[in-house]
Amino acid sequence: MNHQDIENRLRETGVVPVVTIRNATDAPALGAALAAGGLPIAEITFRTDAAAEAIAQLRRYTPEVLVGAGTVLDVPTLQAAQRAGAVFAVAPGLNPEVVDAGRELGLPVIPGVSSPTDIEAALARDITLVKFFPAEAAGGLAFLKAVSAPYAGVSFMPTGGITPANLSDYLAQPFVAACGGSWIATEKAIAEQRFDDIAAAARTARALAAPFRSTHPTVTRAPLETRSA
Ligand SMILES: O=C(O)C(=O)C[C@H](O)[C@H](O)COP(=O)(O)O
Repeated sequence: MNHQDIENRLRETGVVPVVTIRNATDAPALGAALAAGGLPIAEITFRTDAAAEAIAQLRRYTPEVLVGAGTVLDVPTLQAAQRAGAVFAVAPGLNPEVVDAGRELGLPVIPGVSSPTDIEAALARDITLVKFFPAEAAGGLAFLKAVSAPYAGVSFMPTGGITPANLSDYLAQPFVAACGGSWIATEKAIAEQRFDDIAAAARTARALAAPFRSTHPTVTRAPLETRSA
Protein backbone atom coordinates (compact mmCIF):
# COMPACT_ATOMS: atom_id res chain seq x y z
CA MET A 1 0.00 0.00 0.00
CA ASN A 2 1.25 3.48 -0.80
CA HIS A 3 0.53 6.77 0.98
CA GLN A 4 -2.56 7.34 -1.15
CA ASP A 5 -4.02 3.92 -0.32
CA ILE A 6 -3.46 4.56 3.37
CA GLU A 7 -5.05 7.99 3.20
CA ASN A 8 -8.07 6.54 1.41
CA ARG A 9 -8.48 3.90 4.10
CA LEU A 10 -8.11 6.53 6.84
CA ARG A 11 -10.78 8.65 5.18
CA GLU A 12 -13.07 5.62 4.94
CA THR A 13 -12.88 4.85 8.66
CA GLY A 14 -12.45 8.42 9.95
CA VAL A 15 -11.03 7.29 13.27
CA VAL A 16 -7.79 5.48 14.09
CA PRO A 17 -7.63 3.72 17.45
CA VAL A 18 -4.20 4.38 18.97
CA VAL A 19 -3.36 1.30 21.02
CA THR A 20 -0.78 0.61 23.70
CA ILE A 21 -0.76 -3.10 24.38
CA ARG A 22 1.25 -4.84 27.10
CA ASN A 23 0.37 -8.41 26.26
CA ALA A 24 0.49 -9.52 22.62
CA THR A 25 -1.86 -12.42 23.38
CA ASP A 26 -4.62 -9.81 23.75
CA ALA A 27 -4.15 -8.73 20.12
CA PRO A 28 -6.53 -11.17 18.36
CA ALA A 29 -9.43 -10.26 20.68
CA LEU A 30 -8.59 -6.59 20.27
CA GLY A 31 -8.60 -6.89 16.48
CA ALA A 32 -11.89 -8.78 16.56
CA ALA A 33 -13.45 -6.10 18.79
CA LEU A 34 -12.34 -3.27 16.49
CA ALA A 35 -13.62 -5.11 13.43
CA ALA A 36 -16.92 -5.88 15.15
CA GLY A 37 -17.28 -2.21 16.02
CA GLY A 38 -16.76 -1.21 12.40
CA LEU A 39 -13.27 0.29 12.84
CA PRO A 40 -10.95 -2.27 11.25
CA ILE A 41 -7.79 -0.24 11.78
CA ALA A 42 -5.27 0.22 14.58
CA GLU A 43 -2.08 2.11 15.31
CA ILE A 44 -0.07 -0.10 17.67
CA THR A 45 2.38 2.09 19.55
CA PHE A 46 5.96 0.99 20.02
CA ARG A 47 5.79 2.02 23.66
CA THR A 48 5.76 -1.54 24.92
CA ASP A 49 7.88 -4.59 24.19
CA ALA A 50 4.74 -6.36 22.97
CA ALA A 51 4.18 -4.00 20.02
CA ALA A 52 5.87 -6.01 17.27
CA GLU A 53 4.32 -9.31 18.34
CA ALA A 54 0.90 -7.65 18.70
CA ILE A 55 1.17 -6.35 15.12
CA ALA A 56 2.12 -9.83 13.90
CA GLN A 57 -0.83 -11.39 15.77
CA LEU A 58 -3.25 -8.87 14.33
CA ARG A 59 -2.03 -9.57 10.81
CA ARG A 60 -2.35 -13.29 11.39
CA TYR A 61 -5.68 -13.53 13.20
CA THR A 62 -7.59 -10.46 12.01
CA PRO A 63 -6.31 -9.78 8.48
CA GLU A 64 -9.26 -7.47 7.85
CA VAL A 65 -7.75 -4.98 10.31
CA LEU A 66 -5.36 -2.45 8.76
CA VAL A 67 -2.40 -2.41 11.12
CA GLY A 68 0.00 0.45 11.53
CA ALA A 69 2.83 1.08 13.96
CA GLY A 70 2.85 4.12 16.24
CA THR A 71 5.54 5.94 18.19
CA VAL A 72 8.07 5.10 15.49
CA LEU A 73 10.92 7.31 16.64
CA ASP A 74 13.86 5.76 14.81
CA VAL A 75 14.84 3.61 11.86
CA PRO A 76 15.34 0.34 13.79
CA THR A 77 11.78 0.66 15.11
CA LEU A 78 10.52 1.29 11.59
CA GLN A 79 12.32 -1.84 10.40
CA ALA A 80 10.89 -3.86 13.28
CA ALA A 81 7.41 -2.56 12.45
CA GLN A 82 7.74 -3.66 8.84
CA ARG A 83 9.10 -7.07 9.79
CA ALA A 84 6.10 -7.55 12.08
CA GLY A 85 3.74 -6.72 9.23
CA ALA A 86 2.74 -3.10 9.81
CA VAL A 87 1.47 -1.49 6.60
CA PHE A 88 1.97 2.09 7.74
CA ALA A 89 3.94 3.88 10.43
CA VAL A 90 3.09 6.92 12.50
CA ALA A 91 5.34 9.14 14.58
CA PRO A 92 4.66 11.97 17.00
CA GLY A 93 7.28 14.12 15.24
CA LEU A 94 9.10 14.35 11.94
CA ASN A 95 12.39 12.51 11.93
CA PRO A 96 13.82 12.89 8.40
CA GLU A 97 15.75 9.63 8.76
CA VAL A 98 12.54 7.74 9.51
CA VAL A 99 10.68 9.40 6.63
CA ASP A 100 13.49 8.63 4.19
CA ALA A 101 13.82 5.05 5.42
CA GLY A 102 10.07 4.60 5.01
CA ARG A 103 10.38 5.58 1.37
CA GLU A 104 13.28 3.16 0.83
CA LEU A 105 11.41 0.33 2.56
CA GLY A 106 8.15 1.09 0.78
CA LEU A 107 6.41 1.60 4.14
CA PRO A 108 4.30 4.78 4.24
CA VAL A 109 5.26 7.00 7.18
CA ILE A 110 2.86 9.56 8.62
CA PRO A 111 5.12 11.97 10.49
CA GLY A 112 3.89 14.24 13.26
CA VAL A 113 3.74 18.01 12.76
CA SER A 114 2.84 20.89 15.03
CA SER A 115 4.16 23.91 13.11
CA PRO A 116 4.37 25.38 9.59
CA THR A 117 8.07 24.51 9.59
CA ASP A 118 7.23 20.86 10.26
CA ILE A 119 4.64 20.87 7.47
CA GLU A 120 7.22 22.24 5.04
CA ALA A 121 9.70 19.58 6.09
CA ALA A 122 7.05 16.98 5.21
CA LEU A 123 6.24 18.67 1.88
CA ALA A 124 9.93 18.81 1.02
CA ARG A 125 9.84 15.01 1.21
CA ASP A 126 6.66 14.79 -0.86
CA ILE A 127 4.57 13.80 2.15
CA THR A 128 1.09 15.33 2.16
CA LEU A 129 -0.53 13.24 4.91
CA VAL A 130 0.71 14.15 8.36
CA LYS A 131 -0.27 13.55 11.94
CA PHE A 132 -1.11 16.72 13.87
CA PHE A 133 0.22 16.05 17.34
CA PRO A 134 -0.54 16.90 20.09
CA ALA A 135 -3.70 18.22 18.43
CA GLU A 136 -5.57 19.87 21.26
CA ALA A 137 -2.48 21.07 23.11
CA ALA A 138 -0.87 22.47 19.93
CA GLY A 139 -3.77 24.67 18.89
CA GLY A 140 -6.56 22.31 17.87
CA LEU A 141 -8.90 23.19 15.05
CA ALA A 142 -7.88 26.85 15.08
CA PHE A 143 -4.32 25.79 14.17
CA LEU A 144 -5.55 23.49 11.39
CA LYS A 145 -7.87 26.08 9.89
CA ALA A 146 -5.07 28.62 9.86
CA VAL A 147 -2.46 26.36 8.24
CA SER A 148 -4.86 24.83 5.73
CA ALA A 149 -4.87 28.13 3.84
CA PRO A 150 -1.19 28.25 2.84
CA TYR A 151 -0.84 24.47 2.83
CA ALA A 152 -3.86 23.50 0.74
CA GLY A 153 -3.55 19.87 -0.29
CA VAL A 154 -2.10 18.70 3.00
CA SER A 155 -4.21 16.15 4.87
CA PHE A 156 -4.02 15.90 8.63
CA MET A 157 -4.61 13.17 11.18
CA PRO A 158 -5.16 15.10 14.43
CA THR A 159 -4.25 13.02 17.47
CA GLY A 160 -3.86 13.94 21.12
CA GLY A 161 -6.86 15.12 23.08
CA ILE A 162 -9.47 13.92 20.57
CA THR A 163 -12.61 12.56 22.22
CA PRO A 164 -16.16 11.72 21.12
CA ALA A 165 -17.01 15.31 22.15
CA ASN A 166 -14.71 17.06 19.66
CA LEU A 167 -14.35 14.34 17.00
CA SER A 168 -17.12 15.65 14.74
CA ASP A 169 -15.74 19.19 14.72
CA TYR A 170 -12.43 17.89 13.35
CA LEU A 171 -13.94 15.45 10.86
CA ALA A 172 -16.17 18.14 9.40
CA GLN A 173 -13.05 19.73 7.89
CA PRO A 174 -12.06 18.33 4.48
CA PHE A 175 -8.36 18.63 5.31
CA VAL A 176 -8.84 16.17 8.19
CA ALA A 177 -8.39 12.65 6.83
CA ALA A 178 -9.11 10.95 10.15
CA CYS A 179 -8.59 11.48 13.86
CA GLY A 180 -6.45 9.27 16.05
CA GLY A 181 -7.06 8.59 19.69
CA SER A 182 -6.52 6.23 22.55
CA TRP A 183 -10.04 6.45 23.95
CA ILE A 184 -11.45 3.57 21.90
CA ALA A 185 -9.10 0.85 23.12
CA THR A 186 -7.45 2.10 26.28
CA GLU A 187 -4.53 0.32 27.86
CA LYS A 188 -6.73 -0.32 30.90
CA ALA A 189 -9.64 -1.79 28.94
CA ILE A 190 -7.28 -4.13 27.08
CA ALA A 191 -5.50 -5.20 30.28
CA GLU A 192 -8.89 -5.90 31.88
CA GLN A 193 -9.98 -7.76 28.73
CA ARG A 194 -13.08 -5.61 28.33
CA PHE A 195 -13.33 -6.28 24.62
CA ASP A 196 -17.08 -5.72 24.51
CA ASP A 197 -16.48 -2.20 25.84
CA ILE A 198 -13.84 -1.68 23.14
CA ALA A 199 -16.24 -2.88 20.42
CA ALA A 200 -18.90 -0.52 21.80
CA ALA A 201 -16.50 2.44 21.81
CA ALA A 202 -15.47 1.59 18.25
CA ARG A 203 -19.12 1.45 17.21
CA THR A 204 -19.81 4.85 18.77
CA ALA A 205 -16.77 6.38 17.07
CA ARG A 206 -17.77 4.84 13.78
CA ALA A 207 -21.28 6.27 14.09
CA LEU A 208 -19.90 9.73 14.92
CA ALA A 209 -17.61 9.57 11.88
CA ALA A 210 -20.25 8.21 9.50
CA PRO A 211 -21.87 11.53 8.46
CA PHE A 212 -18.52 12.89 7.33
CA ARG A 213 -17.24 9.95 5.35
CA SER A 214 -19.21 10.88 2.26
CA THR A 215 -17.75 14.39 2.28
CA HIS A 216 -14.28 12.89 2.02
CA PRO A 217 -13.96 11.77 -1.58
CA THR A 218 -11.12 9.55 -2.63
CA VAL A 219 -8.20 11.85 -3.16
CA THR A 220 -5.88 11.34 -6.05
CA ARG A 221 -2.90 13.58 -6.15
CA ALA A 222 -0.12 13.77 -8.66
CA PRO A 223 3.35 13.48 -7.14
CA LEU A 224 4.86 16.89 -6.40
CA GLU A 225 7.24 16.83 -9.32
CA THR A 226 4.42 16.41 -11.86
CA ARG A 227 2.09 19.03 -10.41
CA SER A 228 1.71 22.25 -12.34
CA ALA A 229 2.48 25.43 -10.44
O1 LIG B 1 2.42 7.37 20.61
C1 LIG B 1 2.46 8.20 19.70
O2 LIG B 1 3.07 8.02 18.64
C2 LIG B 1 1.79 9.47 19.88
O3 LIG B 1 1.94 10.34 19.07
C3 LIG B 1 0.93 9.71 21.03
C4 LIG B 1 -0.49 9.20 20.89
O4 LIG B 1 -0.93 9.30 19.58
C5 LIG B 1 -1.34 9.99 21.80
O5 LIG B 1 -0.86 9.78 23.10
C6 LIG B 1 -2.78 9.66 21.78
O6 LIG B 1 -3.40 10.73 22.40
P1 LIG B 1 -4.70 10.59 23.27
O7 LIG B 1 -5.77 10.05 22.38
O8 LIG B 1 -4.99 11.95 23.76
O9 LIG B 1 -4.34 9.63 24.37
